[in-house]
Amino acid sequence: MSDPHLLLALDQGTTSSRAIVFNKSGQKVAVAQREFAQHYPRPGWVEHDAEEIWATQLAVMTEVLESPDVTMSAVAAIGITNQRETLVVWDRASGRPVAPAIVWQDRRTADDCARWREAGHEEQVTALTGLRLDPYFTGSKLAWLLRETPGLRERAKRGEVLAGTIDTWLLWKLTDGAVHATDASNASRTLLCNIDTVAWDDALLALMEVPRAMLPEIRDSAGDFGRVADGLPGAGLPIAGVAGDQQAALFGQACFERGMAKNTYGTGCFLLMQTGAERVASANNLLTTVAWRLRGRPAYALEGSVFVAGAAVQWARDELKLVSSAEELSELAGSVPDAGGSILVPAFAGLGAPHWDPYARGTWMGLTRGTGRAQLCRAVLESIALQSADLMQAMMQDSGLELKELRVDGGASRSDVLMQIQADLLGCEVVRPQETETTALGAAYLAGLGVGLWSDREEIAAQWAQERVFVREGERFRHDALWKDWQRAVRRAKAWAREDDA
Ligand SMILES: Nc1ncnc2c1ncn2[C@@H]1O[C@H](COP(=O)(O)OP(=O)(O)O)[C@@H](O)[C@H]1O
Ligand SMILES: O=P(O)(O)OC[C@H](O)CO
Repeated sequence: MSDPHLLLALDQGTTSSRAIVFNKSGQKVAVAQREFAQHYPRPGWVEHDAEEIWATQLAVMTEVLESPDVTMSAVAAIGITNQRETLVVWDRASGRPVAPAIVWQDRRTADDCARWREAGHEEQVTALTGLRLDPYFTGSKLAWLLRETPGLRERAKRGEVLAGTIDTWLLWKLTDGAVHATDASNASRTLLCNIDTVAWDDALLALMEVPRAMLPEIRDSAGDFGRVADGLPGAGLPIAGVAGDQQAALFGQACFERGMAKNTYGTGCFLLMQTGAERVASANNLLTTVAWRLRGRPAYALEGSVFVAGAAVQWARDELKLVSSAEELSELAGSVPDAGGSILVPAFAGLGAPHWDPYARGTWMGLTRGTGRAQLCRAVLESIALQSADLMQAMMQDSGLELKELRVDGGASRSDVLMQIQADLLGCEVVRPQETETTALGAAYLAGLGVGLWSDREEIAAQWAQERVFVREGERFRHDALWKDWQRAVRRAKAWAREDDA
């Protein structure tokens, strides 16, 4: 029998849990996916059932391990990648969550963040974390839960309840409580982690009133995360790689050189540029984040996060019933040269980078009697590309680097029309790789490095291959005019949820 040469990636996303088995050449051998419920108990709140996340993740893992193309003995290791920032708090003894998971999109802590800002904490928090005082990040969610749940803080101090992001929750369940850990990339999204030392920071814990005893140990992104517990599918397999999904995608896109960037078009859009061992403090409202930490050495990235991207396509399909599929939306959008002057700002969950306004709300400007379905569909795709263009502009200003190429991935990167709009706006090459499941691939690569299946990153970089390159078409001034109109529309969407009618 040959040596173990397969890697199992567990990709726990915002809307679905996936398991993908890759071979040593980075090709998919087996795939399984399950969607799970999204809960919106109040305006601006978004919750998941952590037990359902675990159940769906376990189900897809079981499914791929039972696939005819996979034998357990051929699997070398497991890599975990996950929706980031989402908070789970659970009881150590029973392993049951004490509350619904508070999802990264949840805005319930907007007022808490505003209060901290008004009390003058923003500058210190940004300096320590590379992030901002925004409800997006785990820390404010944990502070909220500790405050709102009677007795929880005391139990946390006694080590009876534990906290974690989704990677930590899955690790706990997979190892049956043997491992309470996270990796450096996930930790860097919590608002509790010092970005330079990559350790929990006392000043931040004090500000958010979070007991240290409930937090996981921070480990390298590739290495020992324990083994799958007896009685579970894959029992005994080593878990050897962990990274937040956007950092995993940066790794899966082989962005190993300083200045290389990728944009993932999923529910949201996440543009990350690798900046090497040095972290670049943003002057343009981007985030600094840990890309990964290998052998104790962190690599950093600049990140721009857009909260609603592919989700706008789903909204147009499911709520507006404009189309019956994302593919149809893309086709209709491609049937017209422009959106007829209409601009959608999909600020359904506020605006992320570089605008950072939790009180912004969606708006559709410039509608006329002549605006038809195709134009509306085009405006949906343009809104995704325009938000990404804002990020890209901020990133080039921050880094001082001129981007020649943007590597793309994620569900919506399958739309040729969207990719063309993106290339038109940016003027750089937009390059789609053959393998667009780069998040899962990145987790598999990290796990493979963790168990020594690949000796170095050069071997991995050699596997990356492009499928299609999009370059700017049409006159630049038209694209620039669209971008200018977008800025005007964004200004009008801002602060909507805070203003009264007077
Ligand atoms: N052909 C397409 N054109 C435009 N958007 C698409 C297309 N296919 C998928 N999408 C969008 O991509 C998103 C799914 O991408 P995925 O990477 O699976 O997201 P996530 O990991 O955030 O759940 C959905 O929001 C969907 O609307
Ligand atoms: O689940 P995704 O792919 O939408 O990614 C979510 C991000 O990690 C949130 O920061």
